[in-house]
Formats: sequence, C-alpha cells, structure tokens
Amino acid sequence: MILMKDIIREGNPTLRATAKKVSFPLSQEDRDLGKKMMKYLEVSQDEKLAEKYHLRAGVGLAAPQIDVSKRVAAVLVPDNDGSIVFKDVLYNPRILRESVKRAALNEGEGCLSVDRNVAGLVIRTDRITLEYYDVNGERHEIKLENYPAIVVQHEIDHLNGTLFYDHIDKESPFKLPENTIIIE
Ligand SMILES: Cc1nc(NNC(=O)[C@H](CC2CCCC2)CN(O)CO)c(F)c(N2CCN3CCOC[C@@H]3C2)n1
Ligand code: NI
Repeated sequence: MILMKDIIREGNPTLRATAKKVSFPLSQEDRDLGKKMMKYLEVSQDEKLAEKYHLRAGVGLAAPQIDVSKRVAAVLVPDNDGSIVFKDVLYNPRILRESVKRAALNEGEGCLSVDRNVAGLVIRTDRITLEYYDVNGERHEIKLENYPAIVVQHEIDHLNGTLFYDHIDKESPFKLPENTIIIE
C-alpha cells in the first residue's frame, strides 16, 4: 500500500521530469501501479483509515509522485454529497481541447508532494476535452468542466514536470484575470 513515505517531495528531480508514455497491452507492473494509486485515494478519503495510516487526503495522484516517471494518474473526485463525479486510472492522458474560459479553485491548491502552503489562485482551463486509455487499453474521449477538470489538469501537470504554484501569479497571487471563474 502507498504511504506518505512513498510520496516524493519538492527537490526530487522526478517531479520536474517529463514522464514516459506507457505501451499497451499494459504490463502487469503498469496495471498494479494504477491499482495501488487508486487504492491510495480511496483509503485517504476514508477519515478513519486516513488517520490510521497517516495519509494526507487526495482526489488525484500521479505516478511521478511515487517516483515512477510514467504517464499514469489516478483520479477520484467525489462531490460534496459523497457521490462520485469522476473516478478512473488515466493511462497516457492528453488534453485535446481547452476552453477559453479559465477557472481556479477558491481555496487555491495543495499537493501531496509540496509540504508547504503556497497561497494564490491557480489559474487553469474551465472546460477540457480529455483523451486517455483505461487499464484495458480502451480509448476514452470525455469533456470535463470545473472541479474534475481542475483535478485532471493538476495531475497531467505532474506528468509534464509542472507543479501547481507554477500557475500562481507571483506579483499578485489573488488577482482574478479576465474571463476566469472561481470554483467553490
Ligand atoms: C481539492 C482537494 N484537494 C485535496 N487534496 N489534495 C489533492 O488531492 C492534490 C490534488 C488536487 C489539488 C487541487 C486539484 C487536485 C493531490 N496531488 O498532489 C495530486 O497530484 C483533497 F483532499 C480534497 N478533498 C475534497 C474531497 N474530500 C472527500 C473526502 O475525503 C477528503 C477529501 C478532501 N480536495
Ligand atoms: Ni499534486
């Protein structure tokens, strides 16, 4: 099971590397990788288990964060009544289209690989068309907007060596740019 000790932190070069695509059919190793990343998210979102295993809660996790430089990310996005908005392990995810409209989470963002709070609006695209392959090698092309779109962008950033605070305006971190909405 993935624990916090397995998650690499700022300063580890893997976080700034461009991860490699995986090939299909997936190796057993790459199947297991996706499974254990999703397991981390599930356990981390269970208050009791998260406490028991000292896990920081997560709605997404990218393979480079456990020092595996492969284009794999797990996403588990619940809405506030607990039902699941988006859950899957994304292999070779790719953003095909981005809306002009921008969006940022009201509370800013954090990262399991960043052990400090970096305040400011993380400006992202509000709506994306996402292409990815699932564990069976099936191609998916889906539209996401608002919260799930933000989460997926945060994870794909990790595959390209980008961290959330790279998107924060250093001069005025809380400035709301033109055509940018705030997501509560
Ligand atoms: C927004 C949020 N970010 C949490 N953490 N940070 C992360 O997930 C990082 C990735 C997210 C940061 C912003 C966008 C993507 C991890 N990242 O570094 C991966 O690259 C949360 F934990 C969280 N929620 C809301 C839902 N809740 C359900 C019940 O369980 C607790 C859980 C808490 N919402
Ligand atoms: Ni992160």
